[in-house]
Amino acid sequence: METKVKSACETCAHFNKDGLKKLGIHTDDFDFIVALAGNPNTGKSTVFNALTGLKQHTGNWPGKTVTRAEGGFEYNTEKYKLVDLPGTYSLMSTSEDEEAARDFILFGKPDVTVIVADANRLERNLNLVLQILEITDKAVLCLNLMDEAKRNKVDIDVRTLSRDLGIPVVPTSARFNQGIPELIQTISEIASGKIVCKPHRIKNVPKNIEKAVKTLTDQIEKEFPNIPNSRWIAFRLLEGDKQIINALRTGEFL
Ligand SMILES: Nc1nc2c(ncn2[C@@H]2O[C@H](COP(=O)(O)OP(=O)(O)OP(=O)(O)O)[C@@H](O)[C@H]2O)c(=O)[nH]1
Ligand SMILES: [Mg+2]
Repeated sequence: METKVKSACETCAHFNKDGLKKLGIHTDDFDFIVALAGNPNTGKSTVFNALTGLKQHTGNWPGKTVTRAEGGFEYNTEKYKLVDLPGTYSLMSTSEDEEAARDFILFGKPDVTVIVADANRLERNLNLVLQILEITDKAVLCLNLMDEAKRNKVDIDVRTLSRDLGIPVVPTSARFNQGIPELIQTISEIASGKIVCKPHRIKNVPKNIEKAVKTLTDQIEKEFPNIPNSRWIAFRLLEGDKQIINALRTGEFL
């Protein structure tokens, strides 16, 4: 008799395989919004396709996803709307793509942000990871292209990385669907509040700046009680960020 060898995901203790339905373009009545962000060419659209069953354009050159794509999946009866953002190296809003990604993470108020990073270029990717963690505290790092990392003998201490960043880190090889069940489970646990992230934030801010930031933060929160990250916005106001000033004026944050 033939014995079927179970894949890692089938034996995974937490993932409920029968609880997953790929919803394609159907994103009506969603319970949670999930953003997919990351550097160009890290496999965001591959992750998007694995979760939604769609066929977003993927390929081996950067800048393929130019506008955001949306799709859905259902997991354990909750519906998730997934938004595939263009790849960017930073969120400084110096290009249209960066602005689109930043605006969505900030104004789209995703319940979970999945940051897809290339495990072979972790150091370079961390720049964007840390910028995203300044804006949102509900995030998971999807450490993708692990198959290539293994081939290149790149060894990453996932537990230490997760502890230092203050968010869950899930190693994946999205092209081969490896780690995707764990990623889905982690997304659902962040969305439901079962996992609480404590992301790494810039410390050692000079006293006088800290004081100004505190004053501004209090004022912002008084004016906009449900604002996503008042401290980050306070920093942008001190820098004179025109886009953020304008967003506060027009009430785009509400
Ligand atoms: N070996 C390997 N290749 C992968 C993996 N994930 C994605 N790829 C490949 O990497 C290339 C880029 O993937 P995409 O999903 O298009 O990347 P993206 O981040 O959406 O790219 P942009 O939209 O251009 O920013 C494609 O050729 C994928 O097939 C993986 O886990 N392992
Ligand atoms: Mg893409």
